Amino acid sequence: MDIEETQLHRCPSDTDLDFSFTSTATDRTFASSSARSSLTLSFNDGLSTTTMTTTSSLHHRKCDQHWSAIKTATSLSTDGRLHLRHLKLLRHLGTGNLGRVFLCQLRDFNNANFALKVMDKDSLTKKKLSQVQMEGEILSMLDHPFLPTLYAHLEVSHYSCLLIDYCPNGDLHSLLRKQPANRLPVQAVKFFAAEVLVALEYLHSLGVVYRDLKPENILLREDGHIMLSDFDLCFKADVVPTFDRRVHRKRMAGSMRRGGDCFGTFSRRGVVEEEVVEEEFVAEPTEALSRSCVGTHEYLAPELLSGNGHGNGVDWWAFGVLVYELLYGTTPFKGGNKESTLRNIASSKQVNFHVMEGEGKGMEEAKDLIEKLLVKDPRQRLGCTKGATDIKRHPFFDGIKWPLIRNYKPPEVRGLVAKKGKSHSSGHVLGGVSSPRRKCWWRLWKKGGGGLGNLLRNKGSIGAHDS
Ligand SMILES: Nc1ncnc2c1ncn2[C@@H]1O[C@H](COP(=O)(O)OP(=O)(O)OP(=O)(O)O)[C@@H](O)[C@H]1O
Repeated sequence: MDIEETQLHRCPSDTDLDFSFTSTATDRTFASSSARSSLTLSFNDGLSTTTMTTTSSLHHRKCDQHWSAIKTATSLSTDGRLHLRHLKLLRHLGTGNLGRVFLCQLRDFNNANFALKVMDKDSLTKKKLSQVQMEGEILSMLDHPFLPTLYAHLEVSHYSCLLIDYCPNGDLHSLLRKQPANRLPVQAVKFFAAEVLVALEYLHSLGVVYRDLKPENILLREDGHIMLSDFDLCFKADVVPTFDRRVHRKRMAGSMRRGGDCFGTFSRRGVVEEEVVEEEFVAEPTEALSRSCVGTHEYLAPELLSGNGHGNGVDWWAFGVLVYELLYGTTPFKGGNKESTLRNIASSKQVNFHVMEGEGKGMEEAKDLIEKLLVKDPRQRLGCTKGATDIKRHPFFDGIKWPLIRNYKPPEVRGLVAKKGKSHSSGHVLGGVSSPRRKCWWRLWKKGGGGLGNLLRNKGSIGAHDS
């Protein structure tokens, strides 16, 4: 990102404050995002500020330096609330579909970096406004190491601002582009996939279907662990957590014992086995049903294209595409253009694996996992009934101690500088920016066939647009 010149101005008055962030950036995202040649955010902070800070006392990270800084700033504030005047913007990080994201710190606290997502509600369509609302709503529910913490939600004039964790290591898409042949080693894929799986499991247990999984939305924290971002395409459903009973047979310790207090039975191979009944937690929004076709085309599940409704299964499909892309450097159904990609997804074609030289340990298991996730019928797809529990049990993830995952050392891969321990004040962006695939929002017609059939028949006017 080339920011040639950055100026920060602060007005002396505390109640009628004007922050201006002016940049003559040559950054691609800047150039493409707005007709304005320079960016200026003007906040009249004294007029209409609403601060909705999350319940820090309950948050799992309530003791870290970010919350400490927020707490100190708010306790020094005359009304006990956080305002935009407490923040100093340091640089522009990127521009998305809904707004711009800035690196910032709290004034007088330079040991904690934050990302501030600023959305100008006056410039957004009704649909995008509902996405802004959805993103704020979802973020305010989250309390998980692989998901962003919402430190404050500020409504200032026509701006909606979300203060969240800053991820200095870029995103997984950029990291992938730095690898030889755009591929990560199996062990690194296992690490990132396991963390994404845990994050999706948490979202699903809240009834949130994510719908926009792709490497671009997997940001990398300073310590090298992941943070899923971008919740504007989510949909929320009711979820009823249950305990399912699973009966499985386990070889007994000291299985050659005979008689005594052995309650096992002999298997055909003559080994003593016992029946173990395990209760497992299942919280999947399996009844959830949405008809909007949203997401990024290479990651869209077939049921999204048919327009007959979809639920949590779209995330497990996208999870399969993600594992494939991290291993093979490309997505499994990619065609010459968007339409042929969509055709490949909708067709009955099975996933095809590229032949790679010297396939290492774990590739067979990885392929099996991908095949089980990329099942066109969501009812047969791994994860669609019991969610992450079934996926975690797949041999690809053998050896992972799930409760300890956030303490695992991130893989040593080219371009990832993972700092151990707490984050520090450096705002250096290591990840860089690569050209992201844009998400799409299709309107699906119910009348006249609807879905992909219609979409493909009406080539040229497919009613789809990049959002
Ligand atoms: N928490 C963060 N830490 C570091 N950089 C971030 C953070 N959040 C966003 N960014 C950067 O800002 C850019 C814009 O982010 P934003 O979430 O607004 O949109 P996006 O990810 O491009 O998604 P979309 O346009 O699909 O909503 C991202 O591409 C990323 O480079």
